[in-house]
Amino acid sequence: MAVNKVNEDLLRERARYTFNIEELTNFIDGGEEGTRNRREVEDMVIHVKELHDEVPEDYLSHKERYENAVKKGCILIDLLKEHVLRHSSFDAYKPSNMYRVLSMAKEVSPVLLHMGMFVPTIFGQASAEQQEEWLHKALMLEIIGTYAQTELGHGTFLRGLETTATYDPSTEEFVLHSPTLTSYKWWPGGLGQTANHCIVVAQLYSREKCYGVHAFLVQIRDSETHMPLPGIKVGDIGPKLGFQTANNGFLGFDHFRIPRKNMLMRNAQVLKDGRYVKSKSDKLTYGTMMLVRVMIVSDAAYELSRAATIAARYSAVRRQSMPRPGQPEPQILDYVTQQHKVFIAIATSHALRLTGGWLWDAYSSLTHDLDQGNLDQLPELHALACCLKAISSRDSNSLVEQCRMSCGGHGYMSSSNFPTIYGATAATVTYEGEYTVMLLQTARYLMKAWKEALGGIVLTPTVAYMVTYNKAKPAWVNTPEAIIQGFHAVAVGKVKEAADGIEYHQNSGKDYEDAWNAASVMLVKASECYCRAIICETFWKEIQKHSRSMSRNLAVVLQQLSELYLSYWVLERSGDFFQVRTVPLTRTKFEFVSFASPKCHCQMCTGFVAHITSVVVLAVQVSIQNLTLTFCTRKRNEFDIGSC
Ligand SMILES: CC(C)(COP(=O)(O)OP(=O)(O)OC[C@H]1O[C@@H](n2cnc3c(N)ncnc32)[C@H](O)[C@@H]1OP(=O)(O)O)[C@@H](O)C(=O)NCCC(=O)NCCSC(=O)CCCCCCCCCCCCCCC(=O)O
Ligand SMILES: Cc1cc2nc3c(=O)[nH]c(=O)nc-3n(C[C@H](O)[C@H](O)[C@H](O)COP(=O)(O)OP(=O)(O)OC[C@H]3O[C@@H](n4cnc5c(N)ncnc54)[C@H](O)[C@@H]3O)c2cc1C
Repeated sequence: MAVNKVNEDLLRERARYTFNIEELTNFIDGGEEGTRNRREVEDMVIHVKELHDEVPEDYLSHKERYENAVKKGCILIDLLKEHVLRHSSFDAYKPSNMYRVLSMAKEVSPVLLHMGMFVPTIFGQASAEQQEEWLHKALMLEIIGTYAQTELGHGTFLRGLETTATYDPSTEEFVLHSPTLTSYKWWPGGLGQTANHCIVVAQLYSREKCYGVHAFLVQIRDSETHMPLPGIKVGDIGPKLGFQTANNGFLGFDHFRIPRKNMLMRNAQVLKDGRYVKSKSDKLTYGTMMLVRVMIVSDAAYELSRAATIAARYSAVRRQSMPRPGQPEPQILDYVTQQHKVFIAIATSHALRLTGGWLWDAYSSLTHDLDQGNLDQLPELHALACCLKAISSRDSNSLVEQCRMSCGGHGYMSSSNFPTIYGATAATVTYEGEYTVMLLQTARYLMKAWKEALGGIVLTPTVAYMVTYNKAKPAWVNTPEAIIQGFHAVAVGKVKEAADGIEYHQNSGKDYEDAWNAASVMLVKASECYCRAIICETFWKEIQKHSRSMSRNLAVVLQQLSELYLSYWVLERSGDFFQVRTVPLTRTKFEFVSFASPKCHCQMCTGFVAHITSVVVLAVQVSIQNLTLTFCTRKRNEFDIGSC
């Protein structure tokens, strides 16, 4: 049988790298132990022949695809359990580990929601006694759950959910009911045929009063027969753009009774006599969503890294056209347009992975604070989780599509894996908080921060620069930090523009809600710019931090990727950089003087070694009173290391 020979072009490209691949691998895995763990799990999985498809899944029926996905899910979970039981160090619920195992099967697993939301909800919202009863069963998959919140009529507006949970003190039970068709739960993954339990989010009623949405753990199928229990209507919602094996389903209740103890009572409680005990914040019920939004940033990075790898490899082996008559067809990697498509995908996968790690640390610190009863960081983390989930998933999905297009017709084949990756990333833009809605949530936070900044109040870390622009002028020099400060200036400009927009509409007679709606496009833009500034700054700072402990060759390449990312987004947002003209922020004025002459020697340019990129970075001269900050123009020359 012909041995698969590695393509010579690919071998040649791989022989040219200038840094230690294992060192980069460890960096991506979060250290040598992370790489060891990952490889051990991958080695466990890669040799299981049942995980490899004889027939392309697209040729299977929906039932066969589902059964195939269930089979693979069971195999992977058994391997995961075996690994967890063998290695206490392998934290199965650290997002990358749990998700990495499940995503080793090409299809989305029908137990994704069990691992991704059902278990985390028990961790985050069940009382100690309830964890005692349910957590181990869930971790060992003795019960299989999902997270049933979205209804036919409401996905975004949670306070509008219609499913009711009415407390009956005479029997110490909650009666779950779906009063309307629009109240039917719709979308929960695994609900179609897989889950026998779920977290149900419903309006809690006790003593004739509604206390808003709360979470309940509900068994919906018989543990022996797997048939729906009496009073339960459940099934599959049908074909979708992707996620065909996620087994998304619908669920309706007909006066279905559950014990009082099945209300998740870590935060709020209903006592036996029906008295309601309020939690520190009614938003703690939304806690699982914040966790998954934080995880999605890492997920976006992971899926994009897969697509970028496919596109980079294809660009090395595909030869096409003949710019010079009689010469061999060049690798498409040598076309600058191809580099412009693929290299930003590589840079963005690193930017989102490092930002996802930074956000995960912030979330871990918040959960520690919450355990101590300290909710101070909750508003900022909610705002961060919302905008970073929105922007990371949108960037990932659009760059996955860009990678697919960079592979021509072969990118359109199912065997390229782009369709599966695209279907998965397209879902993340909508689920766990729809893109626009999430950015508007962050905008709420930014409008408050802006008011405080104008009053000179010290702000939380990610918006502190808004006050800075009201106080001492930044000492700017020509460095990537200058671009980051430029993004801060753009964010401040957009936040101010949106705030002025609301004020303008109010002054013209609109009430706040209508003024907010009229200014909402600007509010979304302000959140996008605030978020872009965070990703740019975090990427750059994380690279600087890690560079100190890595070899110089690797540090140089990662620094160039972060500079590429900064430059790419200056170019993409050059209009915003121009638009930040005179912003009457007391003493500091931003004013674009003119296009700089194409000559400058800033560190940005001389630092660029074009073997990973040749990007035109617009010449923009920004003067902040006595400071002149110059961005640079790079000629579109391959391998030009000189100044521009
Ligand atoms: C937030 C809402 C849009 C609005 O909620 P409300 O109407 O209740 O609030 P208001 O807008 O009025 O605001 C009031 C107030 O509350 C604050 N607030 C709101 N939410 C929160 C929160 N979560 N935390 C803290 N504070 C909050 C808000 O800021 C206001 O404060 P101020 O008054 O001070 O301004 C809400 O309705 C909402 O959230 N809607 C969206 C609904 C949603 O997200 N649904 C999701 C359903 S579940 C789902 O979709 C599942 C999808 C599948 C998931 C798969 C999981 C797999 C995991 C994969 C991860 C893998 C990772 C590993 C990758 C790797 O590393 O390899
Ligand atoms: C693949 C997939 C898996 C899912 N899995 C689950 C699951 O397991 N469990 C679960 O509970 N849910 C799940 N969902 C549902 C998901 O959480 C919702 O679809 C999502 O929250 C969006 O809500 P919606 O569908 O009602 O859209 P809508 O909120 O109706 O959005 C439609 C449009 O209205 C706009 N809009 C809505 N509100 C506002 C506003 N206030 N201001 C401005 N514009 C607004 C939105 O921007 C959007 O453009 C899943 C969805 C998908 C696609």
